[in-house]
Amino acid sequence: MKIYSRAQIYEADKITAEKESLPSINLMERAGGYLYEWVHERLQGGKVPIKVFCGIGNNGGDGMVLARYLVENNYNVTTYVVNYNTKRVPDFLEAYDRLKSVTKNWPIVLTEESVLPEISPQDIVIDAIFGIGLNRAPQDWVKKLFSAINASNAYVLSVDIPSGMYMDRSPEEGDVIVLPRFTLSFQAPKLPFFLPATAPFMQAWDILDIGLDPEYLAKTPTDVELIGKQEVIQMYKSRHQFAHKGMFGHSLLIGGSYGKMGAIVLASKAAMRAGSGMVTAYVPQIGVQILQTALPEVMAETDNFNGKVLEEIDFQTEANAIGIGPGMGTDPKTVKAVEGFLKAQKNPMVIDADAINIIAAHPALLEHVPNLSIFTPHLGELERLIGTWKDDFDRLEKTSKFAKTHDIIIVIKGAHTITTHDMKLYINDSGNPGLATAGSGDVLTGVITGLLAQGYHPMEAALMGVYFHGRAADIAINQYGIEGLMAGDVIEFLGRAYMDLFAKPEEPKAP
Ligand SMILES: NC(=O)C1=CN([C@@H]2O[C@H](COP(=O)(O)OP(=O)(O)OC[C@H]3O[C@@H](n4cnc5c(N)ncnc54)[C@H](O)[C@@H]3O)[C@@H](O)[C@H]2O)[C@@H](O)CC1
Ligand SMILES: [K+]
Repeated sequence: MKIYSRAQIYEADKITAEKESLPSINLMERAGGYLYEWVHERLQGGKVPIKVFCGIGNNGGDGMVLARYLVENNYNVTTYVVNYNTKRVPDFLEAYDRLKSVTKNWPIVLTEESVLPEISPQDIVIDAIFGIGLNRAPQDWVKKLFSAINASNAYVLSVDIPSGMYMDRSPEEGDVIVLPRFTLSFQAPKLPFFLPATAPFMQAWDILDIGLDPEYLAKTPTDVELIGKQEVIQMYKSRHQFAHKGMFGHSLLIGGSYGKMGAIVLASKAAMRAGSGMVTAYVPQIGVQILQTALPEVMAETDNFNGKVLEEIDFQTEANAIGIGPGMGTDPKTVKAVEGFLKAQKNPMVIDADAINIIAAHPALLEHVPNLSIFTPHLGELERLIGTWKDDFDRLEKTSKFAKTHDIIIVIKGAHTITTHDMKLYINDSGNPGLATAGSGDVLTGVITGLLAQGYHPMEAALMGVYFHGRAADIAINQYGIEGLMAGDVIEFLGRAYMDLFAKPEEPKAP
């Protein structure tokens, strides 16, 4: 699903009004009408006090239209104009007049001088104060209103985006954002819904299709995309009935060290379950027995030394795809081995964990990393690789530039894992907090390597791998719970994640 920028949403707005030869207020009427339907479906005429807070831009206009419908349908409504600016926009004013024409209870205008209204836990609050147009810090009294809404314990419904949330930067010291119980966003989700500093405000949300011009939406390329089941189905290649293991590639997982063999065991097993025809693990000698005992399906190769870490990376396996890093450590001997290894590689591979740390500490090695290789850092590893950042948006910009410069793919692991290549961002839609557990990154490396070995393009392998990993965890928590989930469980549910692509009815989604 495409995620449009603010400029693209405004453009879509404009083009829709032009094409339909309708004044733009009609689009606002439509948006407000859909908001009303959503509320009415749930309240069914119930007399709960509803407090509609409207700004003086188009978001406020949407709120005014909703308020008018509520009034017309005899709901118990009080409407407020949060008069944070003298420049009330024309469509807001029109919606304001239309509301005033249907009731004697005109909206209460709030200004800096006003005493803020009492909000009780029994109220329903509609937050239509700021939409995507917020471009500077609101005045203190407006922030106080946000805080009062948040402190009230009322049920808060935000229109389009929680007020106070910016489209292009994370909250800073002193910022206040409305914390809604639910957000109804128009037409498509917005980027901040998925970023660590702002996602916690999006406890529950849905999209309202307000009928923006489908042609514009379809033909406009976006810098950001949400990757879910529909996108993964497009990439998936089914196997014909008489397939044999030689057709599905040989994965080679390189890593492991004394005390950290589990990481490479997990990665190897995950590659197998992701569908790799064969898997070999290249590990230090002390790891061979562990590996072969844990995974009879996986072959082992080892270096010619007898140490606790890899001292050489020299293998016979003719691998279709390589994943390197899990449990490998950063011993100077291993660093040397990785250096030699990288210089000999031509094909895209998966680079994880200590392999990332080694490259971060020796940036000259980047030059030897094959194009389209997939880096899978968590935030700590990413920072070592690209340096520090100011906020979530800055991190995305710096990471995509870094990936572009080196022609690599970077998978930024997190609550919403974001993959970047060629200045585009792909946000993963599966997964749950159960994945914040030891070894889950090793599993991801195995899955992506396994997909790469099966002949998927590196971008497909990265996006599908991240999706299946999250989806397997979503299905697994129905059995283990979020706290109980272990990385190994995710591997056991990978098969179900594949089956779920075409399953009807769908496996239940994570809460
Ligand atoms: N295509 C769509 O998605 C549609 C969007 N509509 C609504 O329009 C909204 C965007 O409307 P606007 O662009 O008018 O923006 P907002 O309604 O978010 O209003 C903010 C207005 O105040 C100004 N402003 C920004 N920060 C301020 C601050 N800190 N203090 C004082 N003034 C500030 C801005 O210049 C802007 O005019 C969307 O969020 C949505 O609710 C709907 O009307 C229907 C169609
Ligand atoms: K809002």
